[in-house]
Amino acid sequence: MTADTPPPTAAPSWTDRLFGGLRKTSERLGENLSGIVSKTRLDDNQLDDIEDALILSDLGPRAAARIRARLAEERFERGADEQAIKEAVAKEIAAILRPVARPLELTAFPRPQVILVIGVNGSGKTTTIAKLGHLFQEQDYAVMFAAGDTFRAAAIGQLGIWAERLGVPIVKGPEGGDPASIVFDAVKLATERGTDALVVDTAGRLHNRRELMDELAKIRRVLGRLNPAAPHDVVLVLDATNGQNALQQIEIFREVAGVTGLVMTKLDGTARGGVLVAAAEQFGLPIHAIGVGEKMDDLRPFDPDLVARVIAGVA
Ligand SMILES: Nc1nc2c(ncn2[C@@H]2O[C@H](COP(=O)(O)OP(=O)(O)OP(=O)(O)O)[C@@H](O)[C@H]2O)c(=O)[nH]1
Repeated sequence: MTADTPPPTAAPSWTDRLFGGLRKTSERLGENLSGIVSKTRLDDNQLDDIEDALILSDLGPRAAARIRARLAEERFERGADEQAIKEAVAKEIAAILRPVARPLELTAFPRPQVILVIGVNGSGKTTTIAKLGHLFQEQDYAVMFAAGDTFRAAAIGQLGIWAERLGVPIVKGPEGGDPASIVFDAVKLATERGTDALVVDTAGRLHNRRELMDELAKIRRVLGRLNPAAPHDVVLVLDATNGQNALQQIEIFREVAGVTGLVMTKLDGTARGGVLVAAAEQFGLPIHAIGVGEKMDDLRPFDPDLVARVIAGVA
């Protein structure tokens, strides 16, 4: 390289992108915690202020109370500046997130591992399926998609576009077709081909719980005939911009679909990322990954310590 050749611009690392994506969330809690400085040990009013700041930042009353209680034990005998308080909050958030951080690993034998992906329309389900496919491909796994959301032609089309882009085979049927029969065909084909992961899209008709429940129950019955262990995963995709509504969705889908893990998307477009902590505290369901953008690489396994620091606003 000659002296006047400009240095190659390094692509921002995932950590940078995560900080960038979660900037709004990070600023929200940072702002809410700002000004809480103590020259002596934290008093009850200051602890109340911290608890309020956490609730205002969507961490939910349970997590907020838990963090308050831990800080009350610590008390910072010699006083605390804003940074020390944020560090302590980050530590407590990490303690809540660590037990639920679990990447989606392909461990099922015989193959394929069948992953049902559920969630309301617009939550980022289709994009997440594509991103998961990409993550698996990066690990040299063979992936297949099944277009089980036959309710809307657009959903089938969109998944088809992603499948083509990624070079992932897709099993699909006509709009209005029977999702269970598509899933049946897909499992058969994936078994014959030795595919590692079969990722199944489903319809997100939350407003009609009965239909959704019947449809998922039928998919489960059909799957069970081919492989009693399937589906191995039932992954609920949630849109973080929905804030506390996302928690209600977990409640409902857990009841109708037996959710085994979560993916939280759109954390880049919202200050409401604290809802991740509320979800972890309230439900204890595994969080597999988070989405911080629309690109293929914008879904990464969930790193609890890093995310805790970003949410608490400590870089
Ligand atoms: N900013 C951002 N946008 C996202 C993310 N994940 C998905 N999206 C966008 O959200 C929109 C909805 O995503 P889809 O994947 O189509 O959502 P869906 O749940 O399948 O919705 P339907 O196709 O309507 O069923 C799209 O414009 C995506 O590009 C994310 O992590 N960040």
